[in-house]
Amino acid sequence: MEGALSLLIHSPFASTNPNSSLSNKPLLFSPSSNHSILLFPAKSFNRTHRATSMASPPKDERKKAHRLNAEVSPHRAVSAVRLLRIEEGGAFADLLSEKGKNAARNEMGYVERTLGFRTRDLDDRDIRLVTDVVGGTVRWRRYLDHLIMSLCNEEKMFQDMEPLLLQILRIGVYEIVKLGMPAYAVVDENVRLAKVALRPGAGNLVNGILRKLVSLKEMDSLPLPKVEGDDRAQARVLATIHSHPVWMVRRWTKFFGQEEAVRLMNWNNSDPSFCLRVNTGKGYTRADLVSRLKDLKVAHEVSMHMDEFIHIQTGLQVVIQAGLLKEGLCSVQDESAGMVVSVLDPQPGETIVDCCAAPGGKTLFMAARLKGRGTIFAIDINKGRLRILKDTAKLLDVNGVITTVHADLRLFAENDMLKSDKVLLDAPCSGLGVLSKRADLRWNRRLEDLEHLKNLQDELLDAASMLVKPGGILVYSTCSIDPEENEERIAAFLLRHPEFDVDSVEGRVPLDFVTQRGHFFSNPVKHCIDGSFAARLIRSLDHPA
Ligand SMILES: C[S@@+](CC[C@H](N)C(=O)[O-])C[C@H]1O[C@@H](n2cnc3c(N)ncnc32)[C@H](O)[C@@H]1O
Repeated sequence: MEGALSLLIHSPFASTNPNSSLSNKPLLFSPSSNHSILLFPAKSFNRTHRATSMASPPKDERKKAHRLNAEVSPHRAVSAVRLLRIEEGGAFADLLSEKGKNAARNEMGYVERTLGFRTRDLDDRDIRLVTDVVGGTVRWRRYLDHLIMSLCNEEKMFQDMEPLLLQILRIGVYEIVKLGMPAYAVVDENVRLAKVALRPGAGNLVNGILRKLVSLKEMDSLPLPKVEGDDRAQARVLATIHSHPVWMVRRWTKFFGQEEAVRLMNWNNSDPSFCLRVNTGKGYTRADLVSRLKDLKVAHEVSMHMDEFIHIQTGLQVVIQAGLLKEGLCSVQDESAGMVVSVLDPQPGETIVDCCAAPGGKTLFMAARLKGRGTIFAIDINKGRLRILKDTAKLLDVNGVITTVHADLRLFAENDMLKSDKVLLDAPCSGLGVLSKRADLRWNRRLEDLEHLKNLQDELLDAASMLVKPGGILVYSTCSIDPEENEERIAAFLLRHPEFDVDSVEGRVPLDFVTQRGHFFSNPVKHCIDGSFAARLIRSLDHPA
């Protein structure tokens, strides 16, 4: 059932490497990444090779039982090791909670082997802290590194810093500057961790840097660069202050203007909120979910836009631990993903092809809307992710209307005679609309990815269009806010395919989400949900498929 659980908490996100099975790893607060992580934008920042040696202890080390150190703060020790793992390319995953006790034991064993001592077990508060500290430290990394580098006596000292020491410093700086935790306690705790995990000299260095930081913070004079100079220089400064890659800042400034780009970065840096979708396919109603949330004392708000959805700002962990996902009562799904399904508007009895279906967030919602009548062919190139879809469909009792197909859509469309009423292409994309939930994604993405993705999106659109019957509907969607992955792909498609026209989404989603061209677009800054896009196209009746 682990796979099912991971799907339920998944906010669908693009995969550029569809064959990777890493993407199946279940996550608690963010979808998994199947990309290697490029942590530092600049070459001189790359210390992955040293992180690897730190985080992968030699084989004989693994057998040793290590002494307990009850003095070291467990959430910091676990956070530091988890950050090392992320830096060396591990999935941005909260392994502690979602797989139960075994995963927690495994992770604590890993921490022990990496640090050379044991900490006491984590309690619930520690687990929450690990999640906050790791997510925040990853998100704010560029900004934290700027502060640390400014406080080092010389740049080389920063560049040569060993990976574990750097993680401990990042944690300390994040806790002081962003979490506002009691400064001197943070200094003491991180100094102790550095001394025990590394050596006394490392503790002294942490002490020196963090104390300097505390006094600068108290004087309200943290070393921050000024936004000045030409566009490029301003983008670099904004990228540091708001902790994003420079290329994203430049791109968003070009498309949306500097003010909007800053608002977007603020949104990406804010704590993510989540939506639950009640599983009507199993006969549950939103009232059932509301009543369970009340029992669990989880603050919630019903969606104004979609009958099946409920917002929760905090408390996702409580929902998971109470078993609401495992029972099949609800899934974690953003309202923006729900609205894409509304754009397609599945009706009982229809034949639908979901071209890039796994891990199934939208397939399962569409299946619930079919009310037991009709068929969804759920195609995906990734077998592992497709298996998750299958398992979850069973859990949610909607498997009767779903047929999974493991295939490359491009080959499938060429060889198959299937012509259906409606086709959804939820394309692999940059995921730039979901950066608030995906703390690590901003560092994984490169500008060059966009070119590759755009080509793939065009090819998949061409293939998907072959499966639409005359008079049928094709919906193209992404979880990106980038115009080149969205409107531009549709405009290019319409030039290649005069047999398709735009069918406005007006009336299918609230007016506030309808663009001038009749597409659906959710803007994270404006709508406070994930950014996503969908275009609804209709195939003319007189063009045979
Ligand atoms: C954005 S994700 C889909 C998310 C899914 N619709 C959901 O709501 O959960 C994109 C999917 O496209 C799949 N994919 C990528 N290239 C593909 C291809 N050539 N044929 C079929 N699937 C492909 C990936 O494996 C990935 O699961």
